[in-house]
Amino acid sequence: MERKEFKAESKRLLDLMINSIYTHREIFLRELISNSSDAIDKIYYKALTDDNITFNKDDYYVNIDVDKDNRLIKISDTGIGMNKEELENNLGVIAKSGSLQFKKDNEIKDGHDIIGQFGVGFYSAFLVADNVTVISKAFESDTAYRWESKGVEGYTIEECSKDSVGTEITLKIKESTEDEDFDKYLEEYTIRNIIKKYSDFIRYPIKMDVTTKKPKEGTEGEFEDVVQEETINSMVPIWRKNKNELKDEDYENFYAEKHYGFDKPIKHVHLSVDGMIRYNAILYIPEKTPYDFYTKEYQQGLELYSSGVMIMEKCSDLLPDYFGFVKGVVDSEDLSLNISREILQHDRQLKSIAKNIKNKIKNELKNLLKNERENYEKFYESFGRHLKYGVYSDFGANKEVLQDLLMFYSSKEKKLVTLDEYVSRMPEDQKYIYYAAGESIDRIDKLPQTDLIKDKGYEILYFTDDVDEFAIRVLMNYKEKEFKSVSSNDLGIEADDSENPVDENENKDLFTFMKESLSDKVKAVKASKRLKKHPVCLSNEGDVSIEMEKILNAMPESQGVKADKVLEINVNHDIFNSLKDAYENDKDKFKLYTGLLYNQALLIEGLPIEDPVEFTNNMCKIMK
Ligand SMILES: Nc1ncnc2c1ncn2[C@@H]1O[C@H](COP(=O)(O)OP(=O)(O)OP(=O)(O)O)[C@@H](O)[C@H]1O
Repeated sequence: MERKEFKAESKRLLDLMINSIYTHREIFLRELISNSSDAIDKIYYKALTDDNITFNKDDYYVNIDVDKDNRLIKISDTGIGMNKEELENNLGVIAKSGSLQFKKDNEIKDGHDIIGQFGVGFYSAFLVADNVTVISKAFESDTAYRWESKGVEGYTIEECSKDSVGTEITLKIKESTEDEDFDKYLEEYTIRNIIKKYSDFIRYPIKMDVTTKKPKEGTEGEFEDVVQEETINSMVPIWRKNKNELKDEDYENFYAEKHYGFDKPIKHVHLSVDGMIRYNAILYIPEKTPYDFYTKEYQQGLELYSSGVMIMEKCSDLLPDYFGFVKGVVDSEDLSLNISREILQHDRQLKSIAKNIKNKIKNELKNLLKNERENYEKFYESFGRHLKYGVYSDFGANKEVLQDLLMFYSSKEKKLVTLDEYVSRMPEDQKYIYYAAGESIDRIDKLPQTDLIKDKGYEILYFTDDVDEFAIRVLMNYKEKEFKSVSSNDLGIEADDSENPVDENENKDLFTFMKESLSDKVKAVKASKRLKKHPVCLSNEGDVSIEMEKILNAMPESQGVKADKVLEINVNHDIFNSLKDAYENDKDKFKLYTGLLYNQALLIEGLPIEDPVEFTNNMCKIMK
């Protein structure tokens, strides 16, 4: 028996390999199964050009045997096998890929199904094994060879016997240590799961003996273990199947199988792109918000496959954050993988796929909005808030993509409407898109600030999500129409006050006195042009609205931001006569009234009253 040492570089590399390239030990099986699949593919490619070879699909498969008692896992295939030279070159020289060479030698340009390219995957066997034996008989060869290695020390090669062409790799699994559990790799269940996770779409059957409990014949209530060979992998991924052959149900089953969510997806998109970068994808728009969606734990991303082998469970770079709710898979043959297949080398291809996916999702949502309104509203109920965050984040960089997907409740339509619908029915004399922010639709409905706008017959959009007003500030305008809060000081409306004209210069002293008695609680007190039925309301000057003040102050590290509030008084309301009377005859009463009106305005806005006890005492004073 010849004993050979790994070449010096190989020794270092092997050490590196075992200890640092891969982060998950379980990928050893992915690598060895991928090698077997490549070996079968090579026969397949040979058969394509050589009429003497017939490729009978049933004869080609991978077999996994687990021998728990002897701590052995055997991966055998009926692939092309290796002769002595190939065993030496491919397994004795690290970073030499026979598969890459095969592609070159055979000028296989579209041989993307061949997975191997770096010449290192095989050595990942040493992540879990302390001894690896390879028995191989090459295609068209009479002799078989056994290659054996315990790791860095080197390997031995000797002739042996093997009946059929192909390769058998036997791993002697390491003993478990305090820190690491290796025993689990001897569990049928673990092995099956690893195969499903990484190698489900390998094109050839991966067979394995599976133990199931079955009722024992001739007994009642007794069960026995029955061992049966099963094909573990699904082989043809759904995304490679013809769309016309698939029903909605198939897509829904895949969604459930992959545990993308407990809901039924609202929409799926099946893409087969054959451009500069080829890829297949299935994307899902879920119906319900995952329970952890708005938490740090939620990980967005699509499952990424390369030639049917799973590379990444959640590739976040494939989705923009604002479409982070989308689930699904992408499979591309054109990705530049890095050596561990855990990360990608160049992100150029990935970026191009991501851009394409972003546009597809956007168009799909637009179509949903246009053609399946009810479904879109269901989707919007779950993820509308997320889209609005998308508008707000990154300084509005994505507002163009998202603005047409937004919806808000309309005062007129009493349902969700889009900005486009709002703008298209704006009367000619209406300058702004009006909105009112508040806790709920009911509360906003009753806001006195909306009186004038409603009187004019203008529509108001109701903002009930925290993020709404912030997003709109970033959006600034839609189709050249600016957004305007109903609480804003200047509504851009000429009030029709012909019946009860409001002269802003009248009662100036009274308002100045009111302002002084409220000191810095308000910026100004003035006669209102917007109030119709209510005696009082707050409006605001400047950039921070009252609603924003509420939201910002509810945040954990609030800086005590304040809106510049203006107390507006309805001079045509009966109350104003009492106010005037008190101003002329009883200044203490006037101050009492001022305080009450201010607190009423706070209550209407849903703002806290600074001193509720004083407020109720003052009410009692008046009732006396
Ligand atoms: N089961 C097998 N049957 C036939 N040849 C094999 C088998 N396993 C490995 N080989 C040969 O050994 C070479 C090295 O395998 P290894 O897994 O280290 O690298 P690779 O598959 O070429 O590339 P990668 O590191 O990208 O997986 C392969 O290219 C192939 O030529």
